[in-house]
Amino acid sequence: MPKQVVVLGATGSIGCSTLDVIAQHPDLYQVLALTGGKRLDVLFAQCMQFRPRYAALSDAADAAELQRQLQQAGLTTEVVAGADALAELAAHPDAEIVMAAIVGAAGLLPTLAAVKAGKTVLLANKEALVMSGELFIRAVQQHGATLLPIDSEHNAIFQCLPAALQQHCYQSELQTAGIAKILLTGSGGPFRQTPLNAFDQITPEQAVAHPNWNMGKKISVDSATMMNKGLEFIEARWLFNCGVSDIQVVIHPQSIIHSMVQYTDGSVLAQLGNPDMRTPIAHALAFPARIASNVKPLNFFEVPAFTFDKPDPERYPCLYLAQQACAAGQGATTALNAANEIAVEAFLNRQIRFPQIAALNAQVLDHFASSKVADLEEILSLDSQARVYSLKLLKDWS
Ligand SMILES: NC(=O)C1=CN([C@@H]2O[C@H](COP(=O)(O)OP(=O)(O)OC[C@H]3O[C@@H](n4cnc5c(N)ncnc54)[C@H](OP(=O)(O)O)[C@@H]3O)[C@@H](O)[C@H]2O)C=CC1
Ligand SMILES: CC(=O)[C@@H](O)[C@H](O)COP(=O)(O)O
Ligand SMILES: [Mn+2]
Repeated sequence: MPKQVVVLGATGSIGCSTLDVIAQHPDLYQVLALTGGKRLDVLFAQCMQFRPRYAALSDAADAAELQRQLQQAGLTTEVVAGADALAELAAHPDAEIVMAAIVGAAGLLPTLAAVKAGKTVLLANKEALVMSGELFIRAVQQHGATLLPIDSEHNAIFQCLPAALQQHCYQSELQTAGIAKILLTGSGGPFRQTPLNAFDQITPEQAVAHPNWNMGKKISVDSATMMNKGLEFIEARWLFNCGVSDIQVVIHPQSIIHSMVQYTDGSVLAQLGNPDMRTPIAHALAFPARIASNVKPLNFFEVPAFTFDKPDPERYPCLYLAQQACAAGQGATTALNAANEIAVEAFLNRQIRFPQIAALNAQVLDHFASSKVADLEEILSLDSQARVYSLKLLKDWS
């Protein structure tokens, strides 16, 4: 029997790559539900191809329109709307695998719902862990969910862990498995060699043009500031149960090595491949088996020479803010994530300049660095407060 899959964020970059892999294996996977935010036309086309039992959009009027179009096309798909509907689909009794690929804080509640229903959760939505890491991992343990990383670096690290540790990496001691360090690679983004005095003139179009990966706008801007690596640093801290001194960020502009694990005997294990998210998606969908992904095989006679570098704090202040927040605790990472979402949106809307993303993040982190959060309610409340504070700062700046 094919496994029943719910794809949260189906209309986005990860969602589309997931459906591409699923389409290659109709004998193994069947789509139970597809969810989008605003892109009705994309979701309509996906429903026509995969014929899910359920579909969801953010807005009720959009959902009604999609329902009308699907009925007219002869489909019986039930279309629902809103955040609660997403959580219900994520926890649907027939769902076996949930791909969590909504961008940003909006992904937290549906992803947590899948965890609490004990599903196999394929986690792309890194912001969920940044906002709630401790609580999220506790819920995975309490509800017997299976958590598999989709983020290319974390999937690479996972693949480089001993098989025994892969079963419960978020609660094991890395040191007892002979692991000395996690080497988290990052491309350095499109502005790795741009003169610092030209940063004020960077446009949204330039910032979303990642040198190696084709991704959604928010994560592309995060890659340009290296906040993406900062968020991934926090993500790794929770997924692999390690401290800030156990993770080292290494700039690798070619994005062929997706991350590495350094062992105490001197060995370094790496996972390599062409930069295409269908590889980690196929890995996690089929784990522990392997399935084809249609990704172009790596040809070592054609790959560019590998290079490595240390990140420069002046060029990438956001990376260091995230590391600082990670050391400070859950309140700090929740607030930083909220500030960054507001800052990136303001930059994409041309309200602020590129260096002001880091400036806003720094001010908000400074304000909320010692905030404590004990439960989900407090996390959501702090997220809201940090957004209000960020918007106030933006208003003061304009
Ligand atoms: N793209 C990549 O290669 C990688 C992405 N990730 C992570 O995966 C996640 C998704 O990234 P990516 O696919 O690039 O992002 P996209 O912007 O391409 O897609 C985001 C998805 O989330 C949906 N969405 C946005 N806001 C809401 C909301 N409020 N309620 C419900 N759905 C919403 C969008 O719907 P719609 O478009 O219809 O509005 C879309 O389906 C992010 O957390 C990112 O960090 C991690 C590693 C690699
Ligand atoms: C594909 C993926 O996992 C992204 O998170 C990617 O890593 C972004 O590239 P950077 O390394 O430039 O942040
Ligand atoms: Mn990544």
